[in-house]
Amino acid sequence: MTPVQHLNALLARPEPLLALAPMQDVTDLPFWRLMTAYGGADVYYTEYFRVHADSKLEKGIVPSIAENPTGMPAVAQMIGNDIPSLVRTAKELQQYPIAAVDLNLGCPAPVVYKKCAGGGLLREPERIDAILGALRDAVQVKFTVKTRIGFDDNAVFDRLLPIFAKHSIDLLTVHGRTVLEMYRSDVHYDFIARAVQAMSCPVLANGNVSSAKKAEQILQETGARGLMIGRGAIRNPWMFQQIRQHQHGEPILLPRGRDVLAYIHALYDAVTSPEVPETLQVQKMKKYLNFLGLGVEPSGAFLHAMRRVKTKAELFALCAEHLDHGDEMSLEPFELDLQAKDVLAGVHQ
Ligand SMILES: Cc1cc2nc3c(=O)[nH]c(=O)nc-3n(C[C@H](O)[C@H](O)[C@H](O)COP(=O)(O)O)c2cc1C
Repeated sequence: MTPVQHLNALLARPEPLLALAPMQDVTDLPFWRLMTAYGGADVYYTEYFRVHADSKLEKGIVPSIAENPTGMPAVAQMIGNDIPSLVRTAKELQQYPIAAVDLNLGCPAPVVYKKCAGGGLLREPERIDAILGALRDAVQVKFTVKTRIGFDDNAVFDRLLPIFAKHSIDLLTVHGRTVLEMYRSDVHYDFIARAVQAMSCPVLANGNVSSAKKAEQILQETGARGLMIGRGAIRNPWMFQQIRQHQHGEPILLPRGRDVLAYIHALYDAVTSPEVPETLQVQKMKKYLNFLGLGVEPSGAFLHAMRRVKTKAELFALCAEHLDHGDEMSLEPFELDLQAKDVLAGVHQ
């Protein structure tokens, strides 16, 4: 079975399709492998490949599509606006066993959108029209788009949907926020529902899928064919499995504090390498723990202390202090008092 056939088979089932979101510097091959061990997504999106006139496929991301260890279809995401370069890159990506090439129309990092790529393109629907037309011709595997609902104003969404439909994209993921809403506003699920109505292709709902219960609510509210999950999967790698259990009416697996502690150890082993200095290994773990910490305890004490640890020993002593217990983990993240620019809000370069 080819990756495209595999994705088609997954879409032919009655169950919602569960995708692991692309997250730069997070969802690399070792992270994919770890997610798979915890039950795993149905489909895995790469971090974005940056595309411009001189770009080459980024060496750090290629292993995800060359060696995809998940046993499930991989989707390779691109970000850029230069049509010849996007076409060239789409062809290069299709040398690998991927199910789809995806175009990013949502990245809110100013360094990206100021160059009119990612979310910046949502200010120029005509340019999106031209890009999609060229890519549709160049992509023989599935061609998919991941979009937000506008740049500063969601009124543009009604202009975007006919453009997506015109180019017969094979799947659309909608993160139900504008670019300027970044990561912390409410998610406009009603806009995702509008996309479901307007598009003949499957639509995945994205944004704040925080638990199996919330997943069910979002599916009902939007009518989406599936869900894309990002930060929630870092915090709770069991979530894909829990959603499947909930959908089947089975009891949900309830991890305990010690299971979360074991996950943090497994994450450390997966995403750090012994040849890298320990301070950098700890730095890297903090990136994940910023998200994971939202599920550890409600006062913010774990996050505060975590940001100050320097060594591996300090890090794991802190984790053990909070998690070496048999109580069930909270299924929803705690509401912590965060700054708009806090890294937990998902700010990335
Ligand atoms: C650290 C981080 C990196 C991200 N990198 C990407 C990316 O490379 N491509 C992309 O389309 N979205 C990226 N996103 C956005 C996510 O894919 C997703 O749309 C967003 O986090 C909302 O989903 P969630 O609430 O389930 O996290 C990133 C988000 C975060 C937090």
